[in-house]
Amino acid sequence: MTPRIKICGLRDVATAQRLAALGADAIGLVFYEPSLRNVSINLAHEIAAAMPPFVSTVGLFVDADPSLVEGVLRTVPLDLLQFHGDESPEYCRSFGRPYIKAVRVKPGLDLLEFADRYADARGLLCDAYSAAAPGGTGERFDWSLLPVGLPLPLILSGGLSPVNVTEAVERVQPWAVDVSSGVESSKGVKDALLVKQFVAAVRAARFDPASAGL
Ligand SMILES: O=C(O)c1ccccc1NCC(=O)[C@H](O)[C@H](O)COP(=O)(O)O
Repeated sequence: MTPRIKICGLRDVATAQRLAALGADAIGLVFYEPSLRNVSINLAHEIAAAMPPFVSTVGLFVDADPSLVEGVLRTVPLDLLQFHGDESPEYCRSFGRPYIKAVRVKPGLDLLEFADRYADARGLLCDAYSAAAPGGTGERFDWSLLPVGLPLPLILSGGLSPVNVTEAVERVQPWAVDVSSGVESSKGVKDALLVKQFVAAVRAARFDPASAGL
């Protein structure tokens, strides 16, 4: 067994299907207008409906008005919500759906306390902090800031690529990895070869499920 792989920021059906065939366990759809990877509800529905069984569709939101999340949920068959902004635990659980909480890691942040606040989340997605954008920046963070004993499954994110993901998995032993920029040929355009290399690099890593708290 190796860490689960989520690829974020899909924008068309054919690419999403290709990535699923290449080994993605989950795809992420961005519902955040300022992002180049933003998708409409109709397009998201087409992509989610085209996913084969056992490949999850994750909907990503950043401090969204609840009406946006509710509108998406009415139309798009999402398996999981991903909250990537400063959403409170109460907000995250208010939709009655399984969710993961993203946190932008920087020195001084108490991740154990953060994880305790979101105890009902299905996982904690640790991403790089950037003043420029809330995510999808291609920047990595200092993995030594991750504490031992996180009470939630850890999804490692931020600046991962085919080049560094083996080292990342071996050092951090996360439940899952999440990538966007590192498998793109240009901003917002996923590259099948890079995805293939990324999946192979994750699978080549020494991974002990017991270390991932499983
Ligand atoms: O992808 C975006 O454009 C985005 C915009 C705003 C918030 C989050 C966003 N993406 C979140 C993701 O899940 C990315 O995969 C994650 O931040 C890692 O991105 P990258 O460093 O580019 O691999």
